Amino acid sequence: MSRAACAAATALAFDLGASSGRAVIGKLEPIDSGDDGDQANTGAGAPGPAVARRLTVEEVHRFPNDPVQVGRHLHWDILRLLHEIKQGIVKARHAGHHAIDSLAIDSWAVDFGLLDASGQLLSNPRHYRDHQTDGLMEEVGTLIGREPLFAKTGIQFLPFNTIYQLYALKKRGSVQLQQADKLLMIPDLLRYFLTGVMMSESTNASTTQLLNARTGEWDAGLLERLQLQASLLLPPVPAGTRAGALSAEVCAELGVPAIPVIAVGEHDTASAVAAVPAAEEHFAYLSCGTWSLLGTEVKEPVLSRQALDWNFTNEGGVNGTYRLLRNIMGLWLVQECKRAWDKAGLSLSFPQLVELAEQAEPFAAFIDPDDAGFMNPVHMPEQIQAYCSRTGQYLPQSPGETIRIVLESLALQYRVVLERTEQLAGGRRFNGLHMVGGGINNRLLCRFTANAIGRPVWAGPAEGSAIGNLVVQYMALGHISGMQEARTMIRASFPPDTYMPEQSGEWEQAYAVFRKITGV
Ligand SMILES: C[C@H](O)[C@H](O)[C@@H](O)C(=O)CO
Repeated sequence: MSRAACAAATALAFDLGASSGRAVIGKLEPIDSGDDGDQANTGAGAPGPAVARRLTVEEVHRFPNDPVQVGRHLHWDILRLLHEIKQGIVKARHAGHHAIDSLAIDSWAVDFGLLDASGQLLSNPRHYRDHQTDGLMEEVGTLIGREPLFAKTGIQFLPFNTIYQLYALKKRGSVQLQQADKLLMIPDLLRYFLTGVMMSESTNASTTQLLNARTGEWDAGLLERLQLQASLLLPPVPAGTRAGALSAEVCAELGVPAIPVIAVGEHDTASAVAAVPAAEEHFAYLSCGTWSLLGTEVKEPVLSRQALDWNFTNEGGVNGTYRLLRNIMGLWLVQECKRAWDKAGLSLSFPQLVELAEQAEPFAAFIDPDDAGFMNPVHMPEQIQAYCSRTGQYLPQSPGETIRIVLESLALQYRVVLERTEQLAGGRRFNGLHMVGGGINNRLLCRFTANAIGRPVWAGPAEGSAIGNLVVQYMALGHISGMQEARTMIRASFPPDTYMPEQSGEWEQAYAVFRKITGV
């Protein structure tokens, strides 16, 4: 398709996070001649070539994604999410976007729905923080061996990976698993509800820990070892595959035309990494939200003993790349503190919490953000106190003290993971760190991160996953030629904020104490 033909290409992105979802309209439009379109200097290399178009985004719908506890188990409210997606389509049109060229969905990873042979969903998908997988990662590790499992899949050991969820179902003789004909990951499932077409998208499929990292196919040996039917899983398709259009039923219900649907980088982190506005070929990123995902893009998976020992992952990326990264507990720690305080009647907004943290004493204590106890504790502030008590440190008393300890510890953990990423990526040194995602609205965290790593942080765009989702749609529609053009266009459209490091001496000392306490 020629550039003239895409005068204003309109796409709709649904980005579902663990606590909220959003519908974002993207418009890819020509920019005035004379404007070179790439004024943003990330400090990370020479500016890219002039771009002829600019992307603008507009959030047309935002909705909560509240997990639902039923008895002892935690679920996603999948039909509510479908309803909200439909609302998003209707609202986009009410906002004046009548000609939508395509739409796509991305979400968190690892969770799935099971469908019977007639295509009916058999039960509500479980939430990855449900306790059904407690202890099973170790059991599967013994059954298969951690080394062979990592050698095959290249995926990090997280207790909630799809493989352990399936093992849990198998172990308890789940009737649903016995009846299941197909497994669809969350965005695949929602896309199927909209289109009637079943497809398995590869970036998200990689997070199951069942995909072979070298072949990009489901690992038949692993499935057999776990006695899982290979026919449950559909052959993975690359991000950017056209995946049908809204079904006749959905069009009739919503009163909309058959909008084409694309399977983008459906793992939200894959979409976020696609939106990193890097000018340099090799770069480090931090996708910052409920989770912090820090790493780099590589062309081949890194399957070394060191990568296994440091629990790095090689998740599938857009355009056949791999996301060499590590999950860090992220702003979940802050979200859960807030939830505990809200419940106790102490309602403080996120900006208020950050302000209190800014006023609190620096470096009062440190936590290992990735301590297993923080995965899903009953009361996060008490869990943080318990960690500090166990490690002989000061016990934070107030919200401000607690949040300061969390943010400083996250920033220091970013340094650990950044330096390890550099070693795993062949000993290269990154000039700075690109931060994307909603977490960059926490300016204190961006500042602390620049201080902790002793290098610049380039923050933006905050809507990383939605923007990555949009650009892959534009690539599928033929409006953007590839990732280089996409990143140049994103950089021009959403110039990042730069945070320079300061107070380096204090942070160096803090890093030494942090490492001692956390045993890094
Ligand atoms: C389960 C988590 O959602 C996943 O590991 C992480 O990569 C993610 O999707 C962050 O949004």
